[in-house]
Amino acid sequence: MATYSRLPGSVALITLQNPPVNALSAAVRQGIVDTVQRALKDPKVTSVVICGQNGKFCGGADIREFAGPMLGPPLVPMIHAIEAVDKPVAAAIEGVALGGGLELALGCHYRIAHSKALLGLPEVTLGLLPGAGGSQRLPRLIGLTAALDLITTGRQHDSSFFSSLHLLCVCSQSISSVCVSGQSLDSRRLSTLPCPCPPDVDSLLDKTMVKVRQRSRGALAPVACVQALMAAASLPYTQGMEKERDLLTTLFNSGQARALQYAFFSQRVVGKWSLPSGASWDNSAARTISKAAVIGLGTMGRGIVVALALTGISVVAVETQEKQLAEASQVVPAMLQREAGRRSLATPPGVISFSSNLQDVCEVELVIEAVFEDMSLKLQVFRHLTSVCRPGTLLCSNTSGLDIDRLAAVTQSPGLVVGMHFFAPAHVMKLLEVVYGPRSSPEAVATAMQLGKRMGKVSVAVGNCPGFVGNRMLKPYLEQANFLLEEGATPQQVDEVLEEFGFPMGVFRMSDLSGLDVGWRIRKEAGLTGPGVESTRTRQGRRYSPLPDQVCEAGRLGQKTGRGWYQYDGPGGRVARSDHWVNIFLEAYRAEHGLVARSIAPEEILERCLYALINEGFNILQDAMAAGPEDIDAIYVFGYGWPRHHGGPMFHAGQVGLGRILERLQHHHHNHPDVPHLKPSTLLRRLVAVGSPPVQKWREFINKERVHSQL
Ligand SMILES: CCCCCCC[C@H](O)CC(=O)SCCNC(=O)CCNC(=O)[C@H](O)C(C)(C)COP(=O)([O-])OP(=O)([O-])OC[C@H]1O[C@@H](n2cnc3c(N)ncnc32)[C@H](O)[C@@H]1OP(=O)([O-])[O-]
Ligand SMILES: NC(=O)c1ccc[n+]([C@@H]2O[C@H](COP(=O)([O-])OP(=O)(O)OC[C@H]3O[C@@H](n4cnc5c(N)ncnc54)[C@H](O)[C@@H]3O)[C@@H](O)[C@H]2O)c1
Repeated sequence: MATYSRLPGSVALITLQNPPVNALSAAVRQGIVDTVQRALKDPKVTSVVICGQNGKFCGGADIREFAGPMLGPPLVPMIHAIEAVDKPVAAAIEGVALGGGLELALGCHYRIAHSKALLGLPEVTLGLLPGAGGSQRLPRLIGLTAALDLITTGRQHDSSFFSSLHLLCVCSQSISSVCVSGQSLDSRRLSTLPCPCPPDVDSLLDKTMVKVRQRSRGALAPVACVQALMAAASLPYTQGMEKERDLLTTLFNSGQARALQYAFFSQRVVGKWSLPSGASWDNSAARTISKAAVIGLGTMGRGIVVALALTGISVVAVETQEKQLAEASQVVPAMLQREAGRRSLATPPGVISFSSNLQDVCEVELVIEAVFEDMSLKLQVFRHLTSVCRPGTLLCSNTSGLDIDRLAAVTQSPGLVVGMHFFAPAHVMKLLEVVYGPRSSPEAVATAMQLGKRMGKVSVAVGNCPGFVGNRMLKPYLEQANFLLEEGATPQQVDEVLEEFGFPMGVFRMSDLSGLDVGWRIRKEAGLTGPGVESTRTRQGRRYSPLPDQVCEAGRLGQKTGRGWYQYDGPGGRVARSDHWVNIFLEAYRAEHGLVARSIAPEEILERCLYALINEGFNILQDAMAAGPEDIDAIYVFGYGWPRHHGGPMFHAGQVGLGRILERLQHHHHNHPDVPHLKPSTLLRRLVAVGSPPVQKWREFINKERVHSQL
């Protein structure tokens, strides 16, 4: 709703009220229409101010309403009517003015904002465009070039940025009253202004279109945003609005908008974690960490030190190898400086001290171990830590998939051991898996979740199983990719299909980037390869592809050695080029194993890679290693480059249709009976049997099935 009051004198104050962000629900829109009418009718009122309750102007259209029928007064005519009134209307902006909120402000004749307010048009991130006149009014006010950047990226900025674009005036005190009466309104109605364009407008629009298509492969909304701005640049306002409406309608009805809106809410759902034990934010107190230590300053350790220091935490950084320590003490401060600059951080980051002595961690409150992925080494480190740290210190491991409970077992307080699984580069990537073992205390989980949040991560609580959630699902995906090579595909063919789907990198380019030795080491640890293991295509009772091991044995470890599944300009090179060596190698491999290469359709490549991964997601839900499909989807979107406009693997399964996924898995399993990952999970079968409920209902269904021991 919106409330109406008269300030002393002649100003009417309209206050939007819809906690927590004053989203423009049907009731708020109705409230605005009614209160504006009241202000117009009152002869004593000469000007109107619109503001939001609780220091927040408005978070935009109410996204929750998008799923149902549109009720209440529509937004576009409402804003148009405000712009048309003959008493000056000002938007007084505190907190946020986002999406429809900023569009409402653009319909006002004046905008005044608190210096700390945050503004932007993030609709593109929800699969939409600013469809309440934003795509037509904003460029008329700030020019086409700046509007293109803001609208196609959805980037948010503070008021000083927008004041430099003459979008608003900034004030540093709390906004309580604004008086703007007595001035002519003619030039204040943005819809009447021409759109300022640079001389090379066509080339600007073409270049932006190419850029957005490259940046967000397959995503519809960024393209529609450019098209709407083309209309703003070339058509009168009314026709531009028609174009905006048509484009919005197309987007609104697209699966991509539903996927992106689901992704918005799933990010918030996973933040409200709860464990099968019943532990959650509500009953678990998190400790505030101010001093931490990181053990092992390789790829991951360095990034973790930077992530902690950026949060203002003092860090003791420990590394046993002299050369690594010397290098890290040069590289880490530079990384920290760069990242602080990129984030425009004014406050000084936490202090870092480097050491080769594990004894130096004795005063910290939390330790993150990031040594090699080797269980015996990690056990040794945890034994040492538990003897030198103060009682009550939280001991965390950045392991990619080893058993957290085994690590906990060698410490004095197993309840204080959790996994904190960061993703490379740890100071940049948004995902953090917080792994709880059977003995991890709610306090330890809450502290790790809270710390992740402070570091700006999307933290997801996951159970303790090999590979946890993300890497456990990655295994069948990688496995299928390798089998496809055996059967006749090339790395490029597989990668192209996955990139066409929307992944920023196909599976082989991604493996080259991460380093092929990472998986090689894990397979050796699991006894799947290495000296003494027979070179067959069946290992531990199932189909196995030794291809990636043989690539490593040839000294090709990916980008770091300049050669992997592709070739690069040299060690550390970034541009992947196809490599004749790989084709010869694959031919020789097939000949050795009596395999006849066949032509494989893109659909088969996509289905086998994605559906094997999705199937493992169902197994994970069934095993209660993830609380719900939203958790899995957030992990894949934030940690593994799953295209956000496909929502996440579990959401995608729902969009494809669970019946179809089941049928295709059955088909592929029939063709490859020696691949257990293709055998449809019981949960998938159960969901199909009850009529394939929407993804939002799975959590409830799983809990019920568990109670009745059906899973
Ligand atoms: C035919 C139709 C025509 C339409 C015309 C198009 C109009 C327009 O162009 C489209 C839009 O405006 S699109 C919209 C464009 N706007 C955006 O994209 C802004 C989206 N919002 C944000 O970016 C962040 O929430 C804020 C920065 C506002 C606050 O961040 P923070 O302080 O970290 O808080 P937090 O944890 O993030 O949220 C707290 C709670 O509020 C909830 N909620 C939030 N916004 C909501 C909304 N608009 N709605 C509903 N709910 C919304 C959120 O789910 C959570 O609920 P929970 O039940 O407690 O979990
Ligand atoms: N690289 C990735 O993409 C990635 C992603 C997520 C998690 N991880 C996990 O993070 C951990 C570290 O991986 P990485 O890629 O940074 O490895 P890395 O090989 O780059 O670095 C490991 C570092 O640990 C040091 N080290 C070894 N024993 C030590 C000890 N006893 N005390 C102190 N330092 C010691 C080594 O000298 C080395 O500098 C592993 O468990 C790995 O599985 C890696």
